[in-house]
Amino acid sequence: MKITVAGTGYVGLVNGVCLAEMGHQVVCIDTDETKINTLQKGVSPIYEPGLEGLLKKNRKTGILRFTMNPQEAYSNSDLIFIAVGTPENKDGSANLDSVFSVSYSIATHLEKDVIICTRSTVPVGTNAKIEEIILRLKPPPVHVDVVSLPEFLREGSAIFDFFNGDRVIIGASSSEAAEVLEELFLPLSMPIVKTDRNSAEMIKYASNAFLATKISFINEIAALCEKVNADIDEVANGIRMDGRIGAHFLRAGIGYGGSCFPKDTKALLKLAGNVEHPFNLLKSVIEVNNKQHSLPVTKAKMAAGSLAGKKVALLGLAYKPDTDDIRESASIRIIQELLDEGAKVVAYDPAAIPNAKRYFGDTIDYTLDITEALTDAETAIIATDWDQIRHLHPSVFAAYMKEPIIIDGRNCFPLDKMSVEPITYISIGRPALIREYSTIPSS
Ligand SMILES: NC(=O)c1ccc[n+]([C@@H]2O[C@H](COP(=O)([O-])OP(=O)(O)OC[C@H]3O[C@@H](n4cnc5c(N)ncnc54)[C@H](O)[C@@H]3O)[C@@H](O)[C@H]2O)c1
Ligand SMILES: O=c1ccn([C@@H]2O[C@H](COP(=O)(O)OP(=O)(O)O[C@H]3O[C@H](CO)[C@@H](O)[C@H](O)[C@H]3O)[C@@H](O)[C@H]2O)c(=O)[nH]1
Repeated sequence: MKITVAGTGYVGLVNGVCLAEMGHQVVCIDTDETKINTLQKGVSPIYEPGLEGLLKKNRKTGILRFTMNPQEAYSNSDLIFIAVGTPENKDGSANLDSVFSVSYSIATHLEKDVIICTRSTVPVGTNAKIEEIILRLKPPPVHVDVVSLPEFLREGSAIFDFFNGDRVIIGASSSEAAEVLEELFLPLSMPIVKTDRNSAEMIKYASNAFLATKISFINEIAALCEKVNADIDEVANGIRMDGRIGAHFLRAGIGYGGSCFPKDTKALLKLAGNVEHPFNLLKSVIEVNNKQHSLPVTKAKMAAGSLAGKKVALLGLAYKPDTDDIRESASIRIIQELLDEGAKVVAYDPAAIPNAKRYFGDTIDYTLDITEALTDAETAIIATDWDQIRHLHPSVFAAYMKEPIIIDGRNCFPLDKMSVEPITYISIGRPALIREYSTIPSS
């Protein structure tokens, strides 16, 4: 099939590359000239494992192309995937400007019948609005179907998720359009659910909100564990064995970040407010997560006293491992709070430094070498569970730091291994290992 993907961000680029890998003729369009120039050279503008290899391979054969020209992209396709951003408005609602602007552009360039699939995460009713715009502006003989096709990939494992997802949700008002998409995804052998458009749109928000709820729930249990001297790792292990609860999303830590959970939970809350439903549970999930982002600096101050003038090593900038994405990363709040305390911050991250530099400029230092970050630091804060951090030998902290205080926001190390080291080690929801240092005033 001839497929156009509008938007070459984390979702659009992964979809474009993977659809080409499946053998479809794909053209990806974006309004960002720098991105398109980079992609036309076979270089991925984002860090995503496996992406650049598939991009290079499929671009070389000509099956995958990149353009800024809407005529080239929209006039002659069988399917158009909308994968533009839906960021957060100031009031928490989803900003649909890009979705609507791409819809206008599609409508005014159509020359043949087409199915338009919305991959972007959009509030219930948005696909109906897209359809309204397109039907109003399209040339009369052209037939258009608009389908909700929510995307469930995770950054860091996006290629794997595209080919091995848990399900494909097809929200269509036409059974013919649904069948075309069912056929498209058939080779991937995933369960396919055909439903109405509103339900498909809600499935996406409900999935993200449910996962966010699990995280905030386990983080609240972790806070209780700290107060009653229990260990959240033991507790999570015990509860995840109950198949009704499920094994995943029970890792306590400094909260969820990224370009999805924070904005999608707020957009769902806003949607609930619009229909006068007070979604108090979701409101609490968001509040708990906000509190989690501030835990590392609160804990660091409790252990170290003042942080003013002290070197703090921040290990991890990305909101999760295997991505360069720092959108809504807990590390953003941590850095802001550390700077407010007058600390000197040296941040390590294997992929996200370029994005962090755009955000923080030279207000902090950056390094690709963990030991350089740790050298002579008084405090280390672990914000991302990159393998490079999790696989550090526990002795590395005492070897490089001054009177080490480690605040582990992702519970990367087993307590028994850290307890034999000459360090203070404070994690989330587990007993703190405190070592008395002569220079730190007791509070
Ligand atoms: N990032 C994820 O892991 C993920 C997963 C599932 C769903 N989603 C959803 O998918 C959507 C896209 O997310 P993302 O992270 O890929 O966003 P992104 O910000 O990385 O990329 C969006 C791209 O769209 C381009 N764009 C904007 N207006 C355009 C237009 N009129 N025509 C063509 N291109 C245009 C931008 O230049 C940008 O490159 C969002 O709705 C998001 O909630 C994201
Ligand atoms: O037990 C857990 C699991 C995750 N997280 C945090 O939650 C955030 C999100 O993690 P994850 O879901 O793995 O990453 P995303 O790439 O943001 O993917 C989510 O958001 C996407 C965008 O909507 C969806 O497509 C995916 O299905 C959904 O998992 C990260 O900050 C993680 O550190 C925890 O704190 N504890």
